[in-house]
Amino acid sequence: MLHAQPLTPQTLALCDTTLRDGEQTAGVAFSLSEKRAIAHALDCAGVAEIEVGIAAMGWNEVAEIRAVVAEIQRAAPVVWCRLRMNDLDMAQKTGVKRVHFAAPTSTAQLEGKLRVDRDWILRETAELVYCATQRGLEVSVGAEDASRTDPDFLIRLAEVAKAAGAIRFRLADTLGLLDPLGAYRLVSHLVSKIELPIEMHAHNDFGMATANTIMAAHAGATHLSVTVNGLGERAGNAALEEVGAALEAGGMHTGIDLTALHPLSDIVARASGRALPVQKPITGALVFAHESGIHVDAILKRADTYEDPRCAPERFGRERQIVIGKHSGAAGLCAALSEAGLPSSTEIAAQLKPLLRAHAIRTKRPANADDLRRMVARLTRASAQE
Ligand SMILES: CC(=O)SCCNC(=O)CCNC(=O)[C@H](O)C(C)(C)COP(=O)(O)OP(=O)(O)OC[C@H]1O[C@@H](n2cnc3c(N)ncnc32)[C@H](O)[C@@H]1OP(=O)(O)O
Ligand SMILES: O=C(O)CCC(=O)C(=O)O
Repeated sequence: MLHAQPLTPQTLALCDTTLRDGEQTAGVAFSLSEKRAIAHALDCAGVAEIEVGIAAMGWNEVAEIRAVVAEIQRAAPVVWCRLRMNDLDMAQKTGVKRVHFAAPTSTAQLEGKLRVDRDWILRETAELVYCATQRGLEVSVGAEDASRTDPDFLIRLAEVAKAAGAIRFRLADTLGLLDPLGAYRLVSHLVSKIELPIEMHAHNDFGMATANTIMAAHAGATHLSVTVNGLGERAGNAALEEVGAALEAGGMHTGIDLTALHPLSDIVARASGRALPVQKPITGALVFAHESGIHVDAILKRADTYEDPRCAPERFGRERQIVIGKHSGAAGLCAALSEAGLPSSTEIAAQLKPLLRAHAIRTKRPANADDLRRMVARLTRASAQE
């Protein structure tokens, strides 16, 4: 029977790939100024690494990577490559000292995409990693589609990569097929067999990228691949803000400034043209909003009744909102009436409730101070006519 152990406090490196896998989101393309702003904000937020792009896309991309890297003071920039000498040559033109080679490993990828066998992958990986290290670069290797690959081949590839000089081995759940138990089992097994540090790169096709990434950390992965707002191919990748916040809540160190996540998320939402769902954990507009009467009553008495300090708004530089709507009770209503400068009592609150519920159903939005003013005026007129 498998039990995930609580993580012992240690530092986990968050490796952001918003500018690479994030920009691979169908329909997303960043301008140079947007890339620079994202890189700067990621660096300030404290990520360990920033995958800055794919140099093999051409000379313009090489020039842009150079300009983006100039924004980065603390994080290590990384250029992504296929198993191709030309990709390495182009990566070198960026001046970046860290390159990552993605090695497809599953039968579907080998036969269907590259039309090569496993020996080809091992040979190319060895040659390219060795060549890159001889050129003074630091190299990581990724197993693309690792979750559909025979684990023994992953171990063999990691051995070859290590022997050729690689510093890390990335496991990509390229199609987002793992579940948390599967992620834990796979990473635990590989951690016990592979001598390189392991990085988890999870996709979100079944909505489990964050959970899988956390379970990979529990199983011994030291590096976690993430994107801001969970951008990325198809359903996206593990979200930086979710992974960072969850690890920190669990007592892990990520080096992330939690108060930087909301502004960072906003920059990426604008640049990607992908508005953030209001309920997106940590950064969504309404994730620190409370409406239900029982919750609001309790929170006004003591905040930790429904806001644990590990996930309280101030931890992320954000503010709590009390929303007045269909489920409001007397305590929340009285507070809102006082704040709006209106007469406030439990009797008034009781009279307001039916009006408020009708308003919420009709307008599909919370009531603001003007709405409350109108409702109180209506009650006053009605009682004057009695
Ligand atoms: C899982 C992932 O996220 S992988 C990263 C995916 N990211 C991207 O594709 C974004 C950027 N890509 C591009 O701009 C282009 O695809 C380029 C510049 C890389 C290549 O463009 P093109 O030369 O026009 O090739 P095209 O995109 O049609 O096909 C990809 C080629 O790369 C090959 N390839 C794919 N992955 C790998 C790999 N890891 N190692 C070696 N070759 C690879 C394919 O087999 C194909 O080669 P072929 O043309 O000889 O059949
Ligand atoms: O970088 C890698 O190693 C894998 C590429 C990737 O983004 C993926 O497989 O999802």
